[in-house]
Amino acid sequence: MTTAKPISAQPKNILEISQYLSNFIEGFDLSEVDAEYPEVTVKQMSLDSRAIQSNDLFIALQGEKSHGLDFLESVFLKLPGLVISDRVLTEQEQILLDAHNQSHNQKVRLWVVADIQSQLGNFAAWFYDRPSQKLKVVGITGTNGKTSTAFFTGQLLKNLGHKVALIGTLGNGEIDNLQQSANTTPNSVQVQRLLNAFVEQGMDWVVMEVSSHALCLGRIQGVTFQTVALTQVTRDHIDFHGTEEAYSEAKSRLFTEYETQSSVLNVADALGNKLCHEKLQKNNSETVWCYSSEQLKKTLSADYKILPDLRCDNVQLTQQGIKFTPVFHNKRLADNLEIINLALMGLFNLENVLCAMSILLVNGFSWQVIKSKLPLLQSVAGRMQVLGKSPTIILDFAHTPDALEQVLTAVRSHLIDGNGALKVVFGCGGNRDQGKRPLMGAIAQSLADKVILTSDNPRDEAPAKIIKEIAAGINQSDSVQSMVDRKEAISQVLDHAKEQDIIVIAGKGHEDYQEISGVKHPFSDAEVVQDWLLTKESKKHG
Ligand SMILES: CC(=O)N[C@H]1[C@@H](OP(=O)(O)OP(=O)(O)OC[C@H]2O[C@@H](n3ccc(=O)[nH]c3=O)[C@H](O)[C@@H]2O)O[C@H](CO)[C@@H](O)[C@@H]1O[C@H](C)C(=O)N[C@@H](C)C(=O)N[C@H](CCC(=O)O)C(=O)O
Ligand SMILES: Nc1ncnc2c1ncn2[C@@H]1O[C@H](COP(=O)(O)OP(=O)(O)OP(=O)(O)O)[C@@H](O)[C@H]1O
Ligand SMILES: N[C@H](CCC[C@H](N)C(=O)O)C(=O)O
Repeated sequence: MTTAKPISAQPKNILEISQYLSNFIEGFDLSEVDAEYPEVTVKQMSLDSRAIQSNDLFIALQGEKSHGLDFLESVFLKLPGLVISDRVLTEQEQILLDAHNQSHNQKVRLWVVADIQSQLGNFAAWFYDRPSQKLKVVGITGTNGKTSTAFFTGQLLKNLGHKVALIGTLGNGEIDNLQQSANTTPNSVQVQRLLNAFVEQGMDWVVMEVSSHALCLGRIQGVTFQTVALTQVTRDHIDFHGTEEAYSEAKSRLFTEYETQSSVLNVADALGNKLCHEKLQKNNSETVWCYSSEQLKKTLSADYKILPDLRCDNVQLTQQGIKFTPVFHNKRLADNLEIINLALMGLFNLENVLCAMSILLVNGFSWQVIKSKLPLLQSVAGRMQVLGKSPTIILDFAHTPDALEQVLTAVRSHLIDGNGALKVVFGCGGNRDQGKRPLMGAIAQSLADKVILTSDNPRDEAPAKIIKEIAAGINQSDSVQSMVDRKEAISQVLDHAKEQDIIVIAGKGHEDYQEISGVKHPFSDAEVVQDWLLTKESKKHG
């Protein structure tokens, strides 16, 4: 018997919207809304004037750079069904509204709801008939590993016959057809709108990355989760959160403030371990599943004392990938001497795969069905992506101290003894955590034989200044070179590479731009490498 797919949201009329607001949002006075409610049906909701169409609801909010009301003129031209603003109109804006309403049959209704921002996710969830309750939504947070784990989870579910959508850094949509977006986790209206579209498209599962910004800014308010998962927490985004404690606290909110059936936690991570202890003590109806890629002895040390539901033994890194034996609740299964082969590079990817496996196991998928799909897992674009051999060229999105350390450590173990050198090209993003810069410089120096410092989205900062701040963490200047132009830096290191060398190009991964002073200029590390490989090939034949 097949179960009927849930239906997507019913459009709301203006009367229903005003009733919702007067019941749930402080400061919204129904009596201030004009007495006549024409039968205008509002179709979609958006915070972005560019996404508005006829009869949509435009929510105008204060942002960092502008206010939604700055785009009022273009919004009016699209004949919106309703505009809601978090502030009263200026005199000029009121003149615009009056002029529009005098010259058009379809009047634009504009309501001021000062507190709309604080309840926006709940409002959007109501507007779209709570789409997360019609889907199985998995939320993944952590400093590194969100995208990789989301893809591995999505690939496993898809290969087991499910329809899967992703929301994350690489885009939103069905797993093989992602549409790029500006944020890892979109704003709260966009999240609910996407979830509703996924219901319409007949998706079963949605795997979404939840950034720390999203948790602080309420972008996932109104989402009911099937499972929430934590990869690992290390230093990042101090520019936004202020301190490492505040950053870690933001991440923990996914596990303390949202409704979920189950939590999947990395017990080898300090925050994962703390949350695991807290949740097991509370003993509520939620299922808690712990995993770890660490040795059992370490996991059972004084600090940890939690027996992971899933861990691994016999881990080996080979040129083809990673081998391991899974261990469940400290017991191997009868046929559990088996070795699982992953065609993935880097030990941290084993941790990501354990997290993805845990998400499926906690949702009742059997080990027997999961294991047949593990060898099919593919690496994620720009994450430990091998672009060339002789020299080996690896593209990776490592842009935090921990990620850079993990990647260089993992790659080092692939260097053939005594031959070849490990060279790394990287920079640090402008307008982002300045404190990580010297830390990344020191890590690169200690793990690579040659370090080439360059630009990585300088944004509003001077690239040379960022490079200087990274170099402050390096005390041996002879193994370090600086080159502001990223293309030149990559080409130079490749030109001088020997066949046995491994070149790691870190920080930008899949990105196809270089962001300078608010403009995203087309740029791709992968393209620079492909061009270099083509030139090398044609020289060989020419
Ligand atoms: C600091 C921050 O989070 N900024 C987000 C914010 O931008 P903003 O406040 O500057 O908005 P604004 O440009 O001033 O515009 C104000 C309002 O006018 C609207 N607008 C704007 C232009 C227009 O033509 N029409 C229009 O209606 C905007 O939709 C907005 O509602 O609202 C935008 C629309 O929702 C977001 O895209 C933008 O994220 C920017 C791109 C960003 O870089 N954010 C980073 C810090 C971030 O959130 N990163 C995390 C990932 C972290 C991780 O990897 O772990 C993420 O989840 O992406
Ligand atoms: N489990 C992990 N532990 C440590 N480092 C990791 C882990 N997984 C991935 N990395 C490193 O972090 C980089 C980013 O990985 P990924 O895109 O999966 O993380 P993310 O959390 O989505 O990052 P972002 O939030 O910045 O998009 C990888 O290119 C790799 O260098
Ligand atoms: N989601 C991260 C990605 C950083 C990627 C790196 N290339 C940079 O620009 O710093 C951020 O926006 O901080």
